[in-house]
Amino acid sequence: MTAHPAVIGCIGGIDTSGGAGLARDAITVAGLHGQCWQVPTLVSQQSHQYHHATYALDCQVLAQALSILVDALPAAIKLGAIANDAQAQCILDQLTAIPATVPVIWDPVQISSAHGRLGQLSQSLINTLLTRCTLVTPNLPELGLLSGQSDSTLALSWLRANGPQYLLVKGGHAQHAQATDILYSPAHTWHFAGPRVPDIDMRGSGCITATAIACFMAKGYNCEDAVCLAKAVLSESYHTARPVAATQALAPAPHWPENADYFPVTQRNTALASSATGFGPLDQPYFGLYPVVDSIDWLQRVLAAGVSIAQLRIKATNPDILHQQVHQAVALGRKYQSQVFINDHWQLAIEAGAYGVHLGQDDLTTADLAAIANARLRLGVSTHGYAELCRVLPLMPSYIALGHVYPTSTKRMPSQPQGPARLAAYQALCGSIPTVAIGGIGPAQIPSVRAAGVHNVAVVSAITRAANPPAAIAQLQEALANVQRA
Ligand SMILES: Cc1ncc(COP(=O)(O)OP(=O)(O)O)c(N)n1
Ligand SMILES: Cc1nc(C(=O)O)sc1CCOP(=O)(O)O
Ligand SMILES: [Mg+2]
Repeated sequence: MTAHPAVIGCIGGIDTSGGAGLARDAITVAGLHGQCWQVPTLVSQQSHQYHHATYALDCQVLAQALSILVDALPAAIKLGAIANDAQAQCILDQLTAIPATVPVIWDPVQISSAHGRLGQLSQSLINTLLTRCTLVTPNLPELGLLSGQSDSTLALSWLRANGPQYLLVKGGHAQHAQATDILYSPAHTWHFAGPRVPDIDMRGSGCITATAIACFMAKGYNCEDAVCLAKAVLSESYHTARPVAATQALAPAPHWPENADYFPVTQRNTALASSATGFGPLDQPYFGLYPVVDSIDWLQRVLAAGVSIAQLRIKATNPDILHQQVHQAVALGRKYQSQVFINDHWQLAIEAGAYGVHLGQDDLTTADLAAIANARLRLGVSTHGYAELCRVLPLMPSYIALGHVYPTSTKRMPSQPQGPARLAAYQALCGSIPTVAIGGIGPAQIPSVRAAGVHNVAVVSAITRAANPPAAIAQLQEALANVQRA
């Protein structure tokens, strides 16, 4: 029996042409394996090119229809066009009946893509509605309408100060070669860039984006990963849309995004320095067991057990001792002819002539990637989801770590465990770049990691907290050999 699809609640306008609004929302939800209910706020009489009239639903009828909120509690809500203040207040009142944890994604459309006005909200109702939203997704003109500021810099700072936790400013209206959407989150500013498809005026692109984000958040993706996936959906929609009128095009129903060509290139806060020379390839791209250890003593023990790759991961220590340990690690790697990576300390790794360095997402911002590439060191990087993965794929690192797959007690993780299904999806996006799974992996998890298409596993506690570490290494090697044979 298959799991129940996630329920998305869609509240917005009916576009009589079917290009946008609730019809587009329903097509999007169905394509992304969800199920939706729909509550209309208005009927917008329009063709693909022309908007004729808007008829707002009576608030009493709207309130009645919104009782579906408790009858079929949604996993996420997508809000679209709202005709007037009374409707906005009615929606707000009804939303109090459901847990505050249900994400609300508002596409604040007030002008349709067939060029007609759908609604008019006062600043005070906009402000109140924003307090119940998790994410609001204005394009550049809507940024001004939402904030009441015509200057886009002022509009942006107003929305960041007064808006919801997440703000996605869509760049579709800007005339650049890349269509870049910018997500302002509490921790970071993410850029999602995809090639602009020239000469296509696709109907319902805002509906597709916000509804797809709602679908992905309903399935438990965090906001940046949901936006990344939605951008891939939108990009594929643009590439497969068919003309329906003079300049207008309609996208087919989307499907779950898997094609790497449609995923955006992401940037977190600042652009990463791209390296002219690239990073050295691994000598053994199928390296199997990858112990990650925190001392020279442990490194010696795992290398003596015959692993072809290992990592020295030392967090806090005196700089002189660290210097000595990194040099010792490099010497041990040479002695055992093993690929020894140094975690974090990239300057020391370059100085000591290490085989490679492993960097996390935060380290990537501060490390001199060109210096690492020029020194011909290999580079391994950590990722924890789509947005981070799309940030590092253009670097073509020597390997990409996909974590954390299962719950781990070795490190306090800010993200949720990914699980083997997501692991398979990330693996597919990595193409020819070697990958390694990390987080909560022992012999019992190796078959599902391999079934996800990942050949290599990085482990900490399965070795360092084992009662008999040499036996644990042998057991892990045996489990890997069994799945490679199968
Ligand atoms: C193989 C591998 N994968 C992931 C990590 C984690 O690296 P990072 O995100 O930099 O976190 P710290 O290890 O520095 O805490 C890793 N070390 N190795
Ligand atoms: C150091 C580390 N990095 C992770 C990531 O996901 O980036 S998970 C992790 C800890 C892995 O330890 P164990 O094998 O004991 O679960
Ligand atoms: Mg690190």
